[in-house]
Amino acid sequence: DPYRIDIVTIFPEYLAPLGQSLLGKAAERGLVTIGVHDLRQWTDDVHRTVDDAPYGGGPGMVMKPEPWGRALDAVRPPGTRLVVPTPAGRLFTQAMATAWAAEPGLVFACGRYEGIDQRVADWAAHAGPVSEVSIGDYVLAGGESAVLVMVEAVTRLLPGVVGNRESVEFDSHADGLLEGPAYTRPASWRGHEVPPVLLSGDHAAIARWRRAESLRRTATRRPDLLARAALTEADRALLDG
Ligand SMILES: COc1ccc2nc(C(=O)O)sc2c1
Repeated sequence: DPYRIDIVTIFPEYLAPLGQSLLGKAAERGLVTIGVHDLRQWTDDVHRTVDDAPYGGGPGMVMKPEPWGRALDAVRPPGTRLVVPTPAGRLFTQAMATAWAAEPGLVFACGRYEGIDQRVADWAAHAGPVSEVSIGDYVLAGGESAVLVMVEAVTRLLPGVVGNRESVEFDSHADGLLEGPAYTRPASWRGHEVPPVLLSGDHAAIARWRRAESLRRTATRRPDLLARAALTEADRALLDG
């Protein structure tokens, strides 16, 4: 069965790009099916109201629980993970993308305003796992951009979506380290040369050089990742070298 993604949002047109390019081809090839749903379809008043003032006061508006309850009743297959993008969420990681790609599908609840009434995520936990996640330490205007990011991260891991499996296996973050620099022809460009080892044909030396570059780049740009990576003795020698 194709991997099933459903997204509920008040800006369905914002998620139109999901039908294009890599995702589009994957959808055409029946690897994934994506449904985008307008939350207002489940409102029950003439003004199609989705938000209201926050209990306890404070700025902005909060998304009402009732439309979300009806939308999820209609859209979420039992047991399917509900992903709620929120700046207050756990940080979305490649490990989550990998785990979620192994499940039958996902439902995304895109918040706007100051977020969704907390009882929606609390209630939704009775019908399957709920993941409140942020894509990074910045605050967006709503969850839609985060959904585009997470859908891309997950769908490219589905079997058959990315032709060259190797490129998925050797992604940055796949082994916990950042990928090193990549080069292609010409060997000399505007006074900048490709590192000679890459033209040497010495595959052991190339592998060592690439690992050293990956470790050095991770140590420089993302020391937090380096601290968590499983380094071999050879790695430590390369780092100290
Ligand atoms: C109200 O819905 C929102 C608002 C901001 C926001 N920022 C996110 C982030 O991952 O940075 S997810 C998210 C959802």
